[in-house]
Amino acid sequence: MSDRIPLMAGNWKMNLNHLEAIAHVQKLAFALADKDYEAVEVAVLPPFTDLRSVQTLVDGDRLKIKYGAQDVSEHDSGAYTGEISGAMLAKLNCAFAVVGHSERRQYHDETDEICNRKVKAAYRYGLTPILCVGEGLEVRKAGNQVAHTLAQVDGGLAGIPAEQAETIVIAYEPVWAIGTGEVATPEDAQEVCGAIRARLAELYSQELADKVRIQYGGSVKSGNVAAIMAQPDVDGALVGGAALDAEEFVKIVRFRDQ
Ligand SMILES: O=C[C@H](O)COP(=O)(O)O
Repeated sequence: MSDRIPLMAGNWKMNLNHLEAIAHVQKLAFALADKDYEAVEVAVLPPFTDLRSVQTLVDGDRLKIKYGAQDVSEHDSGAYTGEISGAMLAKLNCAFAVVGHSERRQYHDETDEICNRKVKAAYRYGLTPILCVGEGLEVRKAGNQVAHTLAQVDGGLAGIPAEQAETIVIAYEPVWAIGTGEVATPEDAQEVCGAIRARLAELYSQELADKVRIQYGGSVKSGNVAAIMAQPDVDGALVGGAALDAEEFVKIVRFRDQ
């Protein structure tokens, strides 16, 4: 049994405005107010415009729910219209910054080099990166999912020292399973998550690899989360669509009851 605390993170993507965010987080807080969920870390990843509202709620009610951003600029400040810096996110007490989500890689041409600079930017400001990796359908059909995903891990972690890397969260999200209802089998998820952990051991040490949390993402729901979480190298889920429904997300957080 690993002593890694599972991390269940809801990536809202471009959904829920700041008023909807408040109602949503209040529902989560109410449903998770007992002690049972303390063995699971719960995070929400709202749009930037919601973060201040979420912070106010979490601080005011002393909620245990963590929150973070869906992206972070590789730059510290300056003439980068539309970008949000790590310093700004840190000021809002964000715990996490997602880096390299497949939608950023696909629609914003984010390369492994850019992701690497964003991972470094997150660490400069004390944010924990959630580095997203995973293969598309063609790569999967060709059977190259492990090599493809490990190359993204190598690229994202280039030059990151062990004392930072040991805190990273890596989210394995096969692109063909995102928002499609097509969930990877637990064995598919384990194959790649296990390979990621083995690569971390090669890059750093087994001790470090054993500390890092590796999430699975891609059509996670209350009905499939328990089987995925039963895999030895899966330490949580990065949840998209199902995280927009507070009741469903709570069931995912309580995966041990499913
Ligand atoms: O970040 C979350 C993933 O992209 C998964 O999204 P999904 O649960 O809607 O498939």
